[in-house]
Amino acid sequence: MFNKLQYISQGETVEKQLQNIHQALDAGCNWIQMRFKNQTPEKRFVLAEAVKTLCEEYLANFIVNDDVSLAQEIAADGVHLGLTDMSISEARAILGDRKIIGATANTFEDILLQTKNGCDYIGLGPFQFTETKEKLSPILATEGYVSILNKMKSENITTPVYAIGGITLENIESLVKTGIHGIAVSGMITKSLQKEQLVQQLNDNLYANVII
Ligand SMILES: Cc1ncc(COP(=O)(O)OP(=O)(O)O)c(N)n1
Ligand SMILES: Cc1nc(C(=O)O)sc1CCOP(=O)(O)O
Ligand SMILES: [Mg+2]
Repeated sequence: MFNKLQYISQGETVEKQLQNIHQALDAGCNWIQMRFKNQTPEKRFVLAEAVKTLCEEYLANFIVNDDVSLAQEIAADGVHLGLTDMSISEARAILGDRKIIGATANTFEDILLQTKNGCDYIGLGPFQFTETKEKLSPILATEGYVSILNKMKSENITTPVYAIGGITLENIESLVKTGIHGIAVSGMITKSLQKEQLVQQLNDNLYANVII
């Protein structure tokens, strides 16, 4: 079963990214998506290699945002692809069945397409406005998640869904009730001054009703 909390990295330099990722791992995150936009391939490679080593040390999953070649080159655990990135089927043909391939969705129709093409999880968003990503799709709010998750249930689509976009601690309870599997967050963890406490609180909320 996939973890319920994903940290999506932030930082304008390799050093800042590494610092943020290291702090997230120290705080207890064990799923890292390296999101390092508008950088040279060399810098992305240097960062990816360092993140791979760190994630191995912390036994964390390491997912590369956008870049299937980089994910393959450094043998990451997987890749996350949006609606305008490489198609899920193409990525699957390159990476094979043992790698994790995540896909973005904003509507139920996106979910139908991405699951048909064989993604392993869905990042469904945005939940609300966020400054972390430009050109956001329409905001879903809690009602959007209720409607889409209900349609998934009626069509027996069981692919895990992660809510994403502007999520704060206060939103978790209502989001969990919609039937999401987990959340993917960036700013909330990057900006926190008490990351360990925050990650503990997030996991307490996300796993509140899970029977082990
Ligand atoms: C878990 C998760 N969900 C959605 C996204 C967004 O991916 P994408 O639409 O490709 O946008 P960028 O992140 O590439 O700007 C994500 N990264 N992770
Ligand atoms: C990377 C990303 N994708 C989104 C989508 O809606 O597809 S929202 C988003 C940003 C997530 O960061 P934060 O937790 O800081 O809002
Ligand atoms: Mg993308």
